[in-house]
Amino acid sequence: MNYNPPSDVIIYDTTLRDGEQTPGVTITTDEKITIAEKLDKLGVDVIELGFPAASPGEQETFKEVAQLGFTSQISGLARALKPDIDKAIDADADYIHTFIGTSPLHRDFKLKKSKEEIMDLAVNAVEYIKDHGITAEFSCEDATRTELDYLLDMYKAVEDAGVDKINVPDTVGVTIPIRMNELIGKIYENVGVPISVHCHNDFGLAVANTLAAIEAGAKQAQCTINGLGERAGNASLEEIVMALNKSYNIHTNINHKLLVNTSETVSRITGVKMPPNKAIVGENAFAHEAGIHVQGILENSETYEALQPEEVGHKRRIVLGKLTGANAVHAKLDEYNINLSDEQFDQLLAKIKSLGDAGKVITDIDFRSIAEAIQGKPTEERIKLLGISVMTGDNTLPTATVKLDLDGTVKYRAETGVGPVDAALKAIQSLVGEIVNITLEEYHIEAITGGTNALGEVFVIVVDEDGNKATGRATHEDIVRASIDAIISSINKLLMLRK
Ligand SMILES: CC(=O)SCCNC(=O)CCNC(=O)[C@H](O)C(C)(C)COP(=O)(O)OP(=O)(O)OC[C@H]1O[C@@H](n2cnc3c(N)ncnc32)[C@H](O)[C@@H]1OP(=O)(O)O
Ligand SMILES: CC(C)C(=O)C(=O)O
Repeated sequence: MNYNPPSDVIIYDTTLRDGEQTPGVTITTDEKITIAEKLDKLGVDVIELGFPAASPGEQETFKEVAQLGFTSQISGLARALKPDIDKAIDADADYIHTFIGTSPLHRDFKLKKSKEEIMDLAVNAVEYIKDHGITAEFSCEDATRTELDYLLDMYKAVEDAGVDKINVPDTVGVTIPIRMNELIGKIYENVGVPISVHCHNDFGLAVANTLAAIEAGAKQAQCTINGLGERAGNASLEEIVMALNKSYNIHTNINHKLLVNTSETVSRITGVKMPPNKAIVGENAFAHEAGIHVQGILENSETYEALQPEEVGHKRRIVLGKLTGANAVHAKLDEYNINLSDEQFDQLLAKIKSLGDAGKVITDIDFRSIAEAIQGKPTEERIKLLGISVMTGDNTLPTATVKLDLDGTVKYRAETGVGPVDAALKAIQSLVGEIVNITLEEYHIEAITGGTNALGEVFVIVVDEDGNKATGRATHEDIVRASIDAIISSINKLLMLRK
C-alpha cells in the first residue's frame, strides 16, 4: 500500500458542472451565482463552473459568473478540441480542464480513434491552453479502465506539453480503494505534476476511493456538494473534507462551519433533497433517539458523535420515541423548565413510549404540550375555528372561506387553491400570518372506517419560520374539516412557544 498523503489537499468543486449533470437538474444563471458565492465563501480552491461549449447560454452564464471576482479560481471543462477551448477562453476562464477518453471502450466505440490520435489531441489541447497563459488540467476520462502503460504515457505526454495538474477520473465508479491506491501510487512515481482524482459513486465508493488516492499522494480532490453528479453522483465534498480533517489531520481551505448552509442552498436550488441519514449534512447526522445513546451524549457528546455538530454548522437533536430513556426526558424537561412529580414523570415517559409504539412522531412542541397537560395546565388555544365554507366542483375554482377567533378577534379570509383543503390551508396561513408564518411539512389522510361516510384521520406537521415543528391530528367525517382541525391544533401548539 502506498502512503504519501500531502499535508493539505486542494478542493476542486464541480457542483456547477458535474453536479448539474444530475438527471433532472438545471441551474439558471442567478442560481449559479448564488451557489458560486456560497462555494467561494466556503473556501473551495477551484470552482468548475460549467462547460462553456455546451450552448451560448452556458457560455454567457460562465462569463457573467467568471467576472464576479471570486477568490476561488474559475475553471471550465472542454473537450480536447480547439473550438471547445476557445469557448472557455472567450468566457474568461482562468483555468481550463480538458479531457479525452482513453480506455479501450472510449477509444473504439465513442471516439473511434487510435491511441496515437488521442494522445495528439490531448497534447495539442494542453499546448493550446498553455499558449494562452491559462492554467491547464488534463483528465484521461475512464482512467481506471485504461491500460496502465498507455495511461502513464498519456500523463507523461501532457506533462511534457506543460500541463499544470493531471486528473484521474473513475468515470463509472468501478474501482475499489486498494486499486485506486495502487494506480495513484504508480502515477505518483512516474509523473511530476500534482495529481487530482474525480470519483463517481456507482458502487457507493466515491469518497473511499478519493481518500485512497489521497493516501497514495493525490494532491487534489474533485468533488461536489451533497455528492451530486451523473448517475449515482460524485464524491461528496463535505464527507471528504471532514474525513480529511478528523481521520487524517489533513488541511483544506474549507470553512467547515459553512458546510450545512451550503448543502441546504444547493439542495433547495437543485431540488435534490438529502436523505436524512446523509453523513455530515443530513437531518439525522446529529440526531439521537435511543436512550442509551442519549444518556451517553448528555454526559459527553463524544460517546456517540465523531464530530461536534457546530463544527459543520449543524445542530444536535434529541428525538423522542419508543426508544427514549428517562435521562432524555429529564434533559428535555430541564430545557423547557418544566417541573414534574415522580408520578407525573412516569406518566409522561409512558405516554412517549405508547405514542412511539403507535409509530407517532413526537416533536419538542408535542412533548411540551403533553407535559403541560399532565401537569394539569389548561391548553391555551389562541386560534379557534368559528366556521368554514368551501366551494369546489368541475368548472369552479376551489375556494375556502375560513372564520377564526384569533386572540379574541374574529377574522375571515377567502382563498383559492388546487382543491378545498389547499384553499383552506392558504386562508389559515394568511389569517395567522401576522403572528406566525407556517408551512405544511407533512400531510397524511387515512380513512379509519369504511363507506362514503367514513371517518377521515388527518395528520400534519407544520413548521414555523424558526424551524420549530408541531404535529396535529384530527378525525372527522368531513376531510376538509379534519384537515383544518389538525392544522389549527398544530398551530396552537407552535404558538405555545410564543407565550
Ligand atoms: C464524463 C463527463 O462528464 S464528460 C462531460 C459531459 N458533459 C457534456 O457532454 C456537456 C454537454 N454536452 C454538449 O452540449 C454536447 O455534447 C457538445 C456541445 C459538447 C458536443 O455536441 P455535438 O457536437 O452535437 O456532439 P455529440 O454530443 O453528439 O457527440 C460528442 C462528440 O464529441 C466527441 N468527443 C467526446 N469526448 C471528446 C473529447 N473529450 N475530446 C474530443 N472529442 C470528444 C465524440 O466522439 C463525438 O464525436 P462525433 O461528433 O464525431 O460523433
Ligand atoms: C470530465 C471527467 C473528469 C469526468 O467528469 C469523468 O470522467 O467523470
